[in-house]
Amino acid sequence: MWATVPKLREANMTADLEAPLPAGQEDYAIQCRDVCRSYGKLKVLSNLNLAVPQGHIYGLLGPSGCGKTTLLKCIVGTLKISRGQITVLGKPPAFPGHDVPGRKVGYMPQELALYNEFTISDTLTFFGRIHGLTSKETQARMNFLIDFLDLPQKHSLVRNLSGGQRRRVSLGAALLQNPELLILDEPTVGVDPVLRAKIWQHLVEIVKTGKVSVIITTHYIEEARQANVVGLMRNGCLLAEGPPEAVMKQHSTLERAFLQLCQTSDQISSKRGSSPQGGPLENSQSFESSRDESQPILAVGLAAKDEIPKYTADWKVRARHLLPKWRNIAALMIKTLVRMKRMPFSLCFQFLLPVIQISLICLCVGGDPKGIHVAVVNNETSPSSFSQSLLSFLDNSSVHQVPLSHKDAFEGIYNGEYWGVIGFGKNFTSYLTKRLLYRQVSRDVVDGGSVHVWLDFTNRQIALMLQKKLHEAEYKHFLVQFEEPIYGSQNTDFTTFVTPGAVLSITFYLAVGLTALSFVLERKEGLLDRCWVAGVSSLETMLAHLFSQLFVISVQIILLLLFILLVFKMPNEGSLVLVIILIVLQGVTGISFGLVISSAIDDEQNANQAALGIFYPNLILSGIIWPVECIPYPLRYLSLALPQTYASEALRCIMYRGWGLSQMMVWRGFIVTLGWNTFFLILATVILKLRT
Ligand SMILES: Nc1ncnc2c1ncn2[C@@H]1O[C@H](COP(=O)(O)OP(=O)(O)OP(=O)(O)O)[C@@H](O)[C@H]1O
Repeated sequence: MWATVPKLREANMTADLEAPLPAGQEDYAIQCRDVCRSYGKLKVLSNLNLAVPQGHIYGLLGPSGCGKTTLLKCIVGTLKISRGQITVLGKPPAFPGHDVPGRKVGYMPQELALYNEFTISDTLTFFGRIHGLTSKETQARMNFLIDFLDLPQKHSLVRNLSGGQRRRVSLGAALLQNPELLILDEPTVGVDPVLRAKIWQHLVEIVKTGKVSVIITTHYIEEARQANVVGLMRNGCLLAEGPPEAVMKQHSTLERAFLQLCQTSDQISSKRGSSPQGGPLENSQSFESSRDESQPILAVGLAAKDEIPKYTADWKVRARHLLPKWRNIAALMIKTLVRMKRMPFSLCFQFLLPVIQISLICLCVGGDPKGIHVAVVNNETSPSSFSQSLLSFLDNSSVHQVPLSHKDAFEGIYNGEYWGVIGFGKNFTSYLTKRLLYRQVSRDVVDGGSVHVWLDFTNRQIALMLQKKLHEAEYKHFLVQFEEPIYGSQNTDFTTFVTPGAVLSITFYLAVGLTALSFVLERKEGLLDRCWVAGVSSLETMLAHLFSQLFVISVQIILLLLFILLVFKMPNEGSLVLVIILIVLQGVTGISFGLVISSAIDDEQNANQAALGIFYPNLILSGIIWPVECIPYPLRYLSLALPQTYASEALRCIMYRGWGLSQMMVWRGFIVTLGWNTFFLILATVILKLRT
């Protein structure tokens, strides 16, 4: 059997060239030379050679998992090859100045790769914009495709379509711009036989001009008879390549031919595996043992083995290639806005969430505790006594005084009914007067002329508040006069300290939340790759996300400021413009950080974990809820380097001290924010570029 293979190849090469096959380099739409690609240790493509002649349909057939999709992804350039060379329409994919990826190629990935919130019309309009079609051209193509692919009304939402209908929309998007090269990964799965025949008929029609080439994978082997060339693939190698009639020559169907070739390939492998080096088998089976794996067992006329030249581009073309196209950015931004419009509840939630968060912080964090029950044991009875006068200065809204006997007061505090006991001896007024009049008094006089306070310190904030209120009453009573503070007000509570940092933190984290999943989901659904093949660069994707999320955070920031300044009456002594700029910059930093997560992580769960995982450490270390001065060294250095530490301080300085950019504590916050911003954006673009 084995000895017949070369004969078979020879015979076929000479006799079976029914389809005229090209010979020159430029006559191939796609050429793959010794292409290798692995996923980790799994070698998926090994020394694969394949040539798609210009103006032909190439049917790529093979069992599930043999590497067809991987090969197509390498051809469109979304996967990098580990070794070998690929040219598509004359140049390597993604070569500077080349239109692949771009308008010249129509790619239908195996995943549906459609935006569920889009209508059919939105989908085609979006890809039309990216390809630079006028709205008239898009409309004309849309009408044709809807009719040709038997699609429902163009205003039907993709998420409401059946699986087969979605697949046809996806095919429509690939056909939209009349590309020179169509790369279709299983376009006919789930499509009824009548429409399947229609699609093939259309492909046959468009290649007749000689200007369009198609490479198509399918599981329906027999439908590939309509292709001009078929390639039978197995385990990352091409078993046969040639016109279907030639491949079928010895077998009645393509399926049988394929089965036979698989058996032949298996026998070669097993013989090679069992034959020891230099053994008798090796000598008797010299052809099979030395068979070049990169060559198909059966190759009929497609010996495009000529070397692929090295390509170069001058720096101007390279520079132009790197510059973002506003057309693509606009298309992506419109896409995001349309998606937002289709999810109004989600959008409202995004707008209201920061307001809800800051309102809760202003209402519940940092204020003085109210209505704290304190037992008062006053052994003085005279209404004109100092003890009565001092108690009258105590802030009644915070401290609720309960007059009790000594025994009941201590029973109450031990039972948790009171937060403190305030006690006055029966000679408090006279002893206190003595203390004020005489320099030297006995210990008993000092003791009897003092207010005795026992506190429950299990809640430090309440205990500190009670201490503070008692001191205030004491100061008011005993001549100490606190003048208006230099900065801030005497009634400044902890909320005032927390709010600026909280505003920055909320803006930052909501922006992270908005963007952390954006690429993850789009990558998973194949949308990122699809847009990339349509000609959208990583930088454009990044900028479009940034700009459209800027719209969302702008609304969030306006609402936040309205609430903190007008509803919660936080003071702002400085420039409102500086306040807004700093908050917006923090939002942009959040978006950029979200983009880093999104481009580096493939899976929603991990992306969520990364976003949530840094939330608390960053909040705690940034001096937002507690002063940075409490953080021990060397952790303090880390704290100072974080994006919100200096920024929160700067915002407090602007709002409460009325400082401007000339003060170091203010400009430092801006510089750190801008630095993180730039770093995250560059990092995200680089990661995204490396991964697509
Ligand atoms: N991202 C990935 N990471 C690791 N392995 C992968 C990845 N994608 C594909 N593979 C593996 O590579 C091999 C080839 O996959 P590929 O999708 O190219 O096959 P295929 O021929 O297109 O299969 P099908 O016809 O079922 O779509 C499979 O074993 C698959 O498990």
